[in-house]
Amino acid sequence: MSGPVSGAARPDAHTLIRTVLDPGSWKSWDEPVVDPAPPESPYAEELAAVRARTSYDESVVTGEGLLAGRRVAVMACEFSFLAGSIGVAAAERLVRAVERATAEGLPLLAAPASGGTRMQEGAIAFVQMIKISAAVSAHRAAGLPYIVYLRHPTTGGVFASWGSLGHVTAAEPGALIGFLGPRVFEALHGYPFPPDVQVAENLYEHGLVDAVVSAEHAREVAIRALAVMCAPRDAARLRERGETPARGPEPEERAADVDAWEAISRSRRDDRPGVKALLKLGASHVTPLNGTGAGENDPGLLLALAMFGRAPAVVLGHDRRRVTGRHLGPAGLRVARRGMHLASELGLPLVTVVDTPGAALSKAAEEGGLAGEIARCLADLVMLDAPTVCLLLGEGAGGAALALLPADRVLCAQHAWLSPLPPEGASAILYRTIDFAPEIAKVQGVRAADLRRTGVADRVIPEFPDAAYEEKEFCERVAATLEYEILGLMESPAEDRLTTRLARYRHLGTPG
Ligand SMILES: CC(C)(COP(=O)(O)OP(=O)(O)OC[C@H]1O[C@@H](n2cnc3c(N)ncnc32)[C@H](O)[C@@H]1OP(=O)(O)O)[C@@H](O)C(=O)NCCC(=O)NCCSC(=O)CC(=O)O
Repeated sequence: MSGPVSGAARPDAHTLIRTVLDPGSWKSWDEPVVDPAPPESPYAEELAAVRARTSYDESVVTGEGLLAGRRVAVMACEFSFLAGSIGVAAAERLVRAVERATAEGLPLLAAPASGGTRMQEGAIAFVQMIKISAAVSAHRAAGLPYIVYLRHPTTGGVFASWGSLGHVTAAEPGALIGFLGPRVFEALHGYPFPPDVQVAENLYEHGLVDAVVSAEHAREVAIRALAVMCAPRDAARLRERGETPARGPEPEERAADVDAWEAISRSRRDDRPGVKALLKLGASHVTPLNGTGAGENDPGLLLALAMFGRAPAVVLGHDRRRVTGRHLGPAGLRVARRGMHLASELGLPLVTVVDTPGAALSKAAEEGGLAGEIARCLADLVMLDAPTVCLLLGEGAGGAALALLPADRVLCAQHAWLSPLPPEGASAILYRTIDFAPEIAKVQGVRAADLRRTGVADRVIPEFPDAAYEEKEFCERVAATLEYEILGLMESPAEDRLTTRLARYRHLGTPG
């Protein structure tokens, strides 16, 4: 693991802004500072000295610029100014910028680097965290994207407020990022803080940040993420611009009628394309997100922002090939719920991808709240105000599969299936042996054709003859179908979608 970036290497706020924004596009929003320091106090002298030494009037700069031609608001700390610490004047500047970004409907980029609350101002500075968090929350509640780039070093009340509220969060390689500064910890406790904890790469390991990237790369991350987060949601507008889907879905009559056990066997092939292949071969502008953002991760659940043709989406899906044992734990479902929340807040369509042999069955999974997480996924997803499409892509065993199912539209690949537990398990329950799995699978109605007949699925996506033999064509076919379905859903108002969705699940198995 690399150590913290050196002080000498720290770009100042304006250098960072120049690196990230389009050349020459920066416009400051900053107004003259009203100092809270009593004139001629030691603090006023300190402020005067630091202003004379740096070209900054406060520890933060705010303004707007263009990012690949898109107007964005920016707020950044200047560490050379009292360690980028936040007092009343700095907080006021930040809050005004966030409020202006909200009023003008602009995405907001934040680049903190700070020692936290300004010690010279004490308690009144400390409580500024509240107003900054409130302003950022209002900006997010308006459905506007908030992207954070944590620079070296980010600590204290900055990390614990606007530094940790991003929809997408990246961090500078090697940056010291932590709550209590290590120097302070050592002085308080008499021994050093453990090494390699408060460092960007460790935060990534723990699902606290989405990426560890240089400033140049952070520009690319923000451009890609904003392309999805700011994509037009209005189907009528897309139509006006002539942006209707290039290609409709493949007629499902072309899907061969397959035996249940054959479908299950094919779905389990190691070379069957999964959600990763779908994103690589069928999507564009893919921004992988990492973990819950709250300290948990599960490699079995992939979360990303992506475009399917002209349709923007939050994509979350079982990534079974990345995990030994390939089973999903409660943390994975919490990652999924992060994706649902993101879609809801940004009004982005959500695509869920089901491809799991089942949930993890272990002490850790039980104690981590597996059943509760399945329940909360079901509840969150079925009530989500964003348009939702579920893709049954391969295996669909048990609650971990069901947790991602209840969408507005359910698409099912020809060899995908859905079952309360793997057919071997059903056989063990009924016959105390796994030997009758093929027969059980047949009678349980688990196949794509069965799910279509019973109304669980809306559309079968054919395979010619098996996705594993035509990975690219299959992924493009699936992506085109997703685009078609998402754009279709974007046509109807959220209330209508929810009413239709709830009626659909209310009547499954009991039509009429
Ligand atoms: C951020 C750092 C890791 C950076 O270390 P460096 O070695 O690079 O820099 P440094 O320590 O020499 O700091 C540079 C200068 O900024 C000053 N400085 C640092 N943090 C400050 C702060 N919060 N308020 C006012 N001044 C501050 C230092 O005294 C020093 O001044 P000079 O140059 O004059 O010597 C460290 O400064 C640090 O640990 N700061 C405190 C972090 C922290 O625990 N914050 C919590 C605050 S309470 C809070 O935020 C609320 C909450 O926790 O919820």
